[in-house]
Amino acid sequence: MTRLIFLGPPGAGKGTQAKTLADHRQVPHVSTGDILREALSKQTRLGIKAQSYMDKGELVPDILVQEMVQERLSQLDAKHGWILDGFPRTVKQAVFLEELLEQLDQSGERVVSLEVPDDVVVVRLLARGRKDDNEEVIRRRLEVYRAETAPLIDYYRDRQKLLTVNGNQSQEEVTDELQKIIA
Ligand SMILES: Nc1ncnc2c1ncn2[C@@H]1O[C@H](COP(=O)(O)OP(=O)(O)OP(=O)(O)O)[C@@H](O)[C@H]1O
Ligand SMILES: Nc1ncnc2c1ncn2[C@@H]1O[C@H](COP(=O)(O)O)[C@@H](O)[C@H]1O
Repeated sequence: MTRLIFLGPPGAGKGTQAKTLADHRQVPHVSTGDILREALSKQTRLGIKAQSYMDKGELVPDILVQEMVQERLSQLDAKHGWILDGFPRTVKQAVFLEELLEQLDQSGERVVSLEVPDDVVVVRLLARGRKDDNEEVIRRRLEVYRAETAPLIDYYRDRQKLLTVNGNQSQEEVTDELQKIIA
C-alpha cells in the first residue's frame, strides 16, 4: 500500500517526484498547493480566502487546508493509497492528519524528506516562474518552511516514519533513490 507524504523546502522537487510515483503506483497525487491554485482559478470562496496568503508566501490557515485534505482523503480513490505533497506543513496539521488517518483506517503512512540546499532551490524556483516564484516571496516561503515545516522532520523521525532522500541530483536519480528506499 502506498501512503507517502513528501516533505521538503519549496523547490525540492516534491511535486515532480510525487507525480512520477503516483503514476507508477496508480494512486492519487494529492497536492494542497494544486487544490488551492485550482480553487483560486475558479474563484471559489476557498480560493478567494487563500489568495492573499499564497501571494505573500504565507501559510493558508490550518483549518482551511485541513478541511480540504479531509474531504479529499475521504473520497473513494484514496482508499487504496495516496501521495501527499505540501501537507502537512505545521505540527498542528500533522497531529490533525494522524487523527484523520486513524478515523479513515488509512494509517501506516511513511514520510519522505527531500533534502536540497537553499541556494539550489532558489535557482530552480526562479526558473520555474510560478506567480509566487519571485525573489521576495521565495525568501518568505523559505523562512516559513524553516520555522513551521522543518520541525516535522524531527516529529516524523521520532515516530519512526521518516525516510530521507538526496533531492540534489537529477530527477531520474532522485526517482531511483526513492523507488529503492520505499520498496
Ligand atoms: N532533481 C531536479 N533537478 C533539477 N530540477 C528539478 C529537479 N526536480 C524538480 N526540478 C525542477 O525544480 C522546480 C521545482 O520542482 P517542484 O515543483 O517539483 O518542487 P516542489 O518541491 O513541489 O516546490 P513547491 O513546494 O514550491 O511547489 C520545477 O521547475 C522542476 O521542474
Ligand atoms: N498545507 C498547507 N498549509 C498551509 N498553506 C498551504 C499548504 N499547502 C499549500 N499552501 C499554500 O499554497 C502555497 C503553494 O503551495 P505549494 O505546495 O508550494 O504548491 C503555499 O505557499 C501556501 O500559501
